[in-house]
Amino acid sequence: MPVSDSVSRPDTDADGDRLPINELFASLQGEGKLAGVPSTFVRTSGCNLRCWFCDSYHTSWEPTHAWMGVEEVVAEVDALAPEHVVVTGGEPLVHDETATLLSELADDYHLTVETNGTLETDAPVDLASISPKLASSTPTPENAPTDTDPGVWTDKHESARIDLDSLASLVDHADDFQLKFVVTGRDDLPEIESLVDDVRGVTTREVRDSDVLLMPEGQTRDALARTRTDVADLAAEFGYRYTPRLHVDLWNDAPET
Ligand SMILES: C[S@@+](CC[C@H](N)C(=O)[O-])C[C@H]1O[C@@H](n2cnc3c(N)ncnc32)[C@H](O)[C@@H]1O
Ligand SMILES: Nc1nc2[nH]cc(C(=O)O)c2c(=O)[nH]1
Ligand code: SF4
Ligand SMILES: [Mg+2]
Repeated sequence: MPVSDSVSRPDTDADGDRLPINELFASLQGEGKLAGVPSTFVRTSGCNLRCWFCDSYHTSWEPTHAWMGVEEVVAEVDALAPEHVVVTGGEPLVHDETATLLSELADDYHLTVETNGTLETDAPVDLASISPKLASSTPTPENAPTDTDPGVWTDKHESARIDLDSLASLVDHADDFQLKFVVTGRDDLPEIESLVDDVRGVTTREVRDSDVLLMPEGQTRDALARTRTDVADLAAEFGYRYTPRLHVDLWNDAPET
């Protein structure tokens, strides 16, 4: 698992299963089919991709975190009120312990996993929120948010960003799913249509157009204001669903929102 590229393990695992946690907070689900639902967010650190636009820079390009025991995470989730829990990252599925966490939470919570779709899981998931990364996400020396050798990541990201077997497995396995694409402009649509066709070809499940969500790229209110109307128009034109980024509209790019 390429997580060691970005997140080194602590010296000892004596305390049992531990996860690198970047933040843990209660908010409203800002994206997707459950937008507006009060939810607890568990954000793991470390990712196997490097989207140039990643809005969680401190879980991907420059990971920072505290190592927390799975039981400690469960206790913090229990202390917050929401019935819905969103496990996100970074890429939560790079950590084997994420499956342990999901299993521990499954009896008591509705579980959404936010994933880039490159990895599979056997863990219980109510909503697989899959955000496959398009060619327009690939970092280049020009667009990367850091100059620490983004060139290496151009090729790594490009070769890892789509894994059709993992996409099929995630769609087939979860109780419900959504394919949530970050859209930078009209040029992304041919790739989305072709990828949706490919997923339809490999899953046993029906993938309705309403399971396909277009989400405007934008880390800040100002950036979103420049992209969202175009992306909403594209959703209407192509018959896909539009998802806002409510948390960005409401709280801009503040941490723990
Ligand atoms: C930070 S990612 C973590 C989960 C997983 N790594 C993934 O990419 O799906 C959470 C969500 O934010 C989306 N996202 C990240 N940066 C974004 C941006 N600049 N604009 C719009 N959505 C973004 C991702 O596509 C994903 O749906
Ligand atoms: N409010 C809120 N909703 C979200 N939905 C998905 C998020 C994520 O970062 O995965 C996210 C997030 O960071 N905040
Ligand atoms: S896959 Fe998700 S966490 Fe990883 S770099 Fe892309 S948006 Fe960020
Ligand atoms: Mg987010």
